[in-house]
Amino acid sequence: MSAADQVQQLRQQLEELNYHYYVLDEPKLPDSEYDRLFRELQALELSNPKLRDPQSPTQRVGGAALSAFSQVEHDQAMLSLDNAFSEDELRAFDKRISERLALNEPLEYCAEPKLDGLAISLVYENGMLTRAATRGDGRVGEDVTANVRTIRSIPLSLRGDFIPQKIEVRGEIIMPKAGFERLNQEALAKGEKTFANPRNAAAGSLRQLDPKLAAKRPLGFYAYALGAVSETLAGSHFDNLQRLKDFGFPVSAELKRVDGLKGCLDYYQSIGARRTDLPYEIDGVVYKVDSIALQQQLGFVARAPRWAIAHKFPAQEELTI
Ligand SMILES: Cc1c[n+]2nc(N)[nH]c2nc1OC(C)C
Repeated sequence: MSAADQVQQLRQQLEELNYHYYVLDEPKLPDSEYDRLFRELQALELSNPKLRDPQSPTQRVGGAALSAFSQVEHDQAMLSLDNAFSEDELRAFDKRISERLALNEPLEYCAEPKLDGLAISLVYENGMLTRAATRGDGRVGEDVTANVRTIRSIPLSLRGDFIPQKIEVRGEIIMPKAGFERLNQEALAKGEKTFANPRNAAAGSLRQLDPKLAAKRPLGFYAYALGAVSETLAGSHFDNLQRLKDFGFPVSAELKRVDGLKGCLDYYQSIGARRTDLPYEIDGVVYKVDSIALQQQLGFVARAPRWAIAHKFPAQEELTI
């Protein structure tokens, strides 16, 4: 087999291993085997420079440190979510939109945990990651592509054969609790500053101007919405997220279709009961009207969609380090 074929086969094998590890949560091989294949690909690319490719898994950690982040304008504004702090406020939300839609049966919602990280917009053109931007003020954010490329749970290129020409994916960059603890222990041991919580640690990691430093931080990602896309994928939010999963994006395993206000409240209780056992911090759950057609009928108010709401948990007592 030629070096070019070997390189191609190793790249596909590593991407498939990433997909099984981060998206299906079913590792196919032990990490040591992944690392061995990764080093084999690195060696082959070093001895065959003409085979170098920016899309290769070995090229995730880019070049030199930036002097500053450039600003980018989002194709679609990244809005925030309205909040409900009580069952009554949630009931009012459900009643308001059911009346607006003049429905006489319970609305179907898609529910998921609200991850406590930082929102990110990922743009893929011809299946390749071309830009990653923070939310910023909702209209203009910072270009953090070099740092985002170092996050192995974010695909450098989309999987599968039916790939839209252009697609924007939105989600949350998080630092899992275990990674956060480890990072703070290391900082303490080195007499460096510790982070107050995983959200700050994730934000601080993405603000590193040197991608080599960001690459050392234990960051994860979960997709939660489809942004601008060059073709319609599915008619429901739940099915859109399944398509994102097929493209290679991690989606929360807790994603669930629920029926009406009762379904939302049962979901809220069940996630609330397991909150401390989840591997990442959450500050509530999010319910979205599952039908895209109904979402479009409801539209947005000034700063947030009418068709979605975050149901927050009471703030956890501050962790003392
Ligand atoms: C701002 C936001 C934040 N979150 N978090 C989740 N889990 N879903 C979700 N959706 C959001 O906005 C959609 C309504 C697009």
